[in-house]
Amino acid sequence: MNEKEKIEQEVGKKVKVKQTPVKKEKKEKIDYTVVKEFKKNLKEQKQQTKQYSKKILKGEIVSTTGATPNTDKYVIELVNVKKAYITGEVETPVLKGIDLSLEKGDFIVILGPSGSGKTTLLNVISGLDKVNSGDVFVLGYNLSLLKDVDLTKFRRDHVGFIFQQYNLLTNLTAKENAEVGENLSKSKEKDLTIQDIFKTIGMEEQMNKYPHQMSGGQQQRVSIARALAKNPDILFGDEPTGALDEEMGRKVLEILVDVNKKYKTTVIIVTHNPNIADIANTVIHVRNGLIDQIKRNDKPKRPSDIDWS
Ligand SMILES: Nc1ncnc2c1ncn2[C@@H]1O[C@H](COP(=O)(O)OP(=O)(O)OP(=O)(O)O)[C@@H](O)[C@H]1O
Repeated sequence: MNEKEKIEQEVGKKVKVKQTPVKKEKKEKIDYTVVKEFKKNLKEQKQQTKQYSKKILKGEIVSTTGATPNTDKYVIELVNVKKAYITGEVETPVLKGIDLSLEKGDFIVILGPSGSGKTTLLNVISGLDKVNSGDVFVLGYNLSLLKDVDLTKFRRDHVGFIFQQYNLLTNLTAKENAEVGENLSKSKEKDLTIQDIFKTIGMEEQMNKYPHQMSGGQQQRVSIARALAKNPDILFGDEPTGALDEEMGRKVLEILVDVNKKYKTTVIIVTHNPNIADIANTVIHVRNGLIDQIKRNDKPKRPSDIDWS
């Protein structure tokens, strides 16, 4: 029963209610030009991708900004990199024009507040995600103009990943899990042996164990073994110690430092823990979608010497 009917019941007769006109709410103005520009850029990028993707994968340097990468010195070079997400007609910028050069063989830590864009940056430089504009040169390949299928080839041949969750196959042993990485690698001649790798991660005795028979730290070490079996040029980690206790976390970091030193693999990790930055020789601070600060550290600490909490 509505208000009018309630009153009619109370007074016992029909009543007239004056209708007050309902004011229409003003609609929020949407800036369609921003979204239009965004979509136009994407269209151009798509056309260039079609034209250049194969050439880039064959080693041709293609730039959209006019910049030429210095591949002797740098493993990664970003030039005016922008990435945004579009929801409906609203654009949320996440990377807002990043310029960045990372040296070959460095141990790099990316720090920054929650939501600042660390994971997005890592995904972009590792070929897991694409930017909207700017150049992302990794080992000279401009990832911003690679087709999805060519990005997959790039990842398979050049980069290894370690995630917070170890993502091991439960029905395979530690050795077999590592071999999944090895089988994906094209250039067999530069492979290490699985035995070498298990020696590096300190798990030669556990090669035949299944994931459920291993601790979290051991599983994470196997995921490092799998990444190393590709003999990647760059090893990426998104919070690789995030699910581990202090002891296991330090152990995993020790291995990453050893891999960086022994195989000269560039290691790049994202972390919330600022103490972990002490083991890096380059520390990048991301803030609000931009690089706030880059610090060089000439005397990195061993993982056993850093504070943890
Ligand atoms: N697929 C998506 N769609 C829309 N917005 C997204 C998407 N992915 C990320 N974002 C937004 O982009 C911003 C940056 O996210 P990102 O995960 O890169 O931050 P982060 O620094 O790694 O954060 P955290 O430390 O909390 O993991 C956040 O505001 C997030 O909400």
